[in-house]
Amino acid sequence: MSEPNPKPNLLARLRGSFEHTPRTLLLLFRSAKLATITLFALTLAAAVLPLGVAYVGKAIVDAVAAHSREATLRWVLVELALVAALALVQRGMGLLRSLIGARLGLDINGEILEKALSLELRHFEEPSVYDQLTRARREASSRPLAMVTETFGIVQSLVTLAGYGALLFRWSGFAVLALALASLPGAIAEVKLGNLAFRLRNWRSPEARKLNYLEYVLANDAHAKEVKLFGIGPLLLDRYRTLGEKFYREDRTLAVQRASLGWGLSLLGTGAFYACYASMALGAASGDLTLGDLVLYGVSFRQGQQAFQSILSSLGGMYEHNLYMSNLFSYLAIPTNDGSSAPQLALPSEAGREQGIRFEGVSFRYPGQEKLALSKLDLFVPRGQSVALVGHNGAGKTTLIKLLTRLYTPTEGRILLDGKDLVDWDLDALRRRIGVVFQDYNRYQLTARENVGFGSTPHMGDADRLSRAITRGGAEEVLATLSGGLDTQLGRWFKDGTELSGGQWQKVALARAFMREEADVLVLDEPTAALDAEAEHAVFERFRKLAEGRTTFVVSHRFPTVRMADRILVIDGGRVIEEGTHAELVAQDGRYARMFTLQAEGYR
Ligand SMILES: Nc1ncnc2c1ncn2[C@@H]1O[C@H](COP(=O)(O)OP(=O)(O)OP(=O)(O)O)[C@@H](O)[C@H]1O
Repeated sequence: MSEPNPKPNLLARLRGSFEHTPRTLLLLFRSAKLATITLFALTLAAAVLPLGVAYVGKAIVDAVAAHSREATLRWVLVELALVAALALVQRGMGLLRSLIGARLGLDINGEILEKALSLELRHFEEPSVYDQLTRARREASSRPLAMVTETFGIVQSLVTLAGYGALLFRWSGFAVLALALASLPGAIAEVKLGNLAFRLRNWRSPEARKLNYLEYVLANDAHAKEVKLFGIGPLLLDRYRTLGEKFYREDRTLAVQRASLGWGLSLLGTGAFYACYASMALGAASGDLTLGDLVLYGVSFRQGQQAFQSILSSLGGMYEHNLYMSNLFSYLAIPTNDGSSAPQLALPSEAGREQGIRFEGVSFRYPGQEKLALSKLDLFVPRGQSVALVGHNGAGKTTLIKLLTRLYTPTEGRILLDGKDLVDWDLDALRRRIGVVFQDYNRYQLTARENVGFGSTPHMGDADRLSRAITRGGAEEVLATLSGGLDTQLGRWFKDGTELSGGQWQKVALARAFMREEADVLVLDEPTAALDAEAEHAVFERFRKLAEGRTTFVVSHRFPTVRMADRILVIDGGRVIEEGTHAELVAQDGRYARMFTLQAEGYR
C-alpha cells in the first residue's frame, strides 16, 4: 500500500479523507441497497427535526410571554410530536446501522478471503503483503461501516448546521462567522491527530503481528508442549508484556494529546458562545429581541457549535477510515496471476508432442533473497518415469517441487509439461493432473471424510473412490479405529474431535492425494517422515504399483525409498550434481555413494 505522505497540507488531507468514500458507498449500496436508502432518508430526517424542535421552543416561550394558554399547549404538543419522531428516527437508524454493519462486514470479509485465495504463495511470504492482508482482515467488520456512518453523520450535521446557521443569520451574520471561526482550529487538530493515529497503527503493523504471534504461541495447543517443557513461557510472556507496554505508552500519549487539545479547543468554543450569548441577552434586555428569539438563537448557536464539533471529530475519523479503505482497496487490487487469464496456447498435435516434464535453464530466487535456491536447472523427465530427489537440508528439493506444481514461477527459464509451458496451462487443468503431498501437509479440523475428500472435491460423495484412496494411502486401520467412521470429527479444536497421531495424520494426507485418480504426475515430498519404517515401506510399495505409467517425484532422505526410483537426482546448492539409478550412483562413488554408506552404517 502507498504510505500516506508524511506531511500533506491540510487541504490535501481533507481531500484525502474522502478519497475512498464514493467507492465505499458503492460497496454499501451493493450489499444493502434498500437499507442504505432508508438510512439516508432517516439521516436527513434526523438532521431537520432538531431545527423544528428549536423553532417550536421559541414559539413556546413567545406564547408563554404572550400569556396564551392555548398557543402554549399547542406548541408543547407539537414539540412532543417532533421529539417522539426524532426518537423513532434515531432508533431506526441504530437498527439499520447494525444490520448494514453485519451485512457489510460479511461481504467485505468474503471479498478479502476470496482475494486471499487468488494470491500466489509468494504473496503470503512477503511481509508487506501479509501485513496488508492482516490489517484488511482485522478491521473489515468495523471500518467500512464506520466510514459510512461517519459520512452520513457529516451530511446530517451539515444540514443541521446550515439550518441553525440560517436561523442565526436572521439575527446576525457575525454570529454565524463567530460560530465558524471558533470551530476551525478544532478541524485542523482533528485531521492532524487522525493522521497520527493511523500512522502509529500502520508503523506498528509488523510489531502488532509479533504481539499476536506471541499471544498465539502462549495460548495454543500445538505449542503448549514445548512451551512447558523448555520453560520458555515466562520469557515469551515477558516479551509480550514489553511490546504491549510500548503500545500502551504510545496510545496514552496520543490519547492525552487528543484530550488536552480537545479541552483547549472546547474552551475557545465556550468563550465564543458566551460572547454571542451576552450580546443576545443584552439585545433581549433592551427589547430588540423577544424572549423566544433569545432562546432560539441561544439554542441555534449551541447546537450549531455541536454540529460543527461532530463534523470535526468525524473528519478525524474519516481520515483514518479512508486510510484503512485505501489499504483494503490496494490489497484487493494486488495483481495476481492465478492462471485464469492465461492465454491458452494451441498445442501441437498429440502425436508430435513431447510427453513429460522439461526444465529448461530454470533458476529461482525467493522474493527478497539474494541467493538462488535453484540455479540453471536443465532436466527432462519422460512420462512414466519415477524420480527420487535427494540432497542435504536446504539443497533445493522442495523448491523444485514448488516450481513443478506452479506454486512459484521460475525467475529464469521455463518448465514444460507435455511440451507446454506451465504458465500457459489453465491452472485448474494443470492442478488436476498433479497429486501432491508435502511434508507440511494440512491437518484439517474437520471430518475424516472431508480430510480425505478434499483431494478431489467433485468426488467427495463417491464412496468407492474414498475407500480406494483410503486403502492406497494406508489409512484403513486409522479409519477402523474411528467410532464415527468417515464422519468422525478429527483434531482437538472442536467438540467430540478425535486427535490422531502424527503418522495417522500422514496416512490421511496420503489418502487425500490418492483421491486425485486422474493425476498422472504424483509428488511425495517427504510425506512419510512420521511413518514407521514398515509403514513407509508399505506406502512406497503401494505407491509404486499405483504409480505405474505415471510420472512420480519423491523427495526422501531414506535410501530404501530412494533406491526404488528409476532415476535419482542428487541436488546440491540448487543444482543437480549427480544422477542415475541407485546402482550407477553407488558405482560412481561420489556424493550419493557417501550419503548412502553413511546411512547404511547408521542402520547397522
Ligand atoms: N519461502 C522461502 N523464502 C525464502 N527462502 C526460502 C524459502 N523456502 C526455502 N528457502 C531457501 O531456499 C533454499 C532451498 O530450500 P528447499 O526448501 O528447497 O530445501 P530442501 O532441499 O527441500 O530442504 P529439506 O531437505 O530441509 O526439506 C534454502 O536455502 C532455503 O533457505
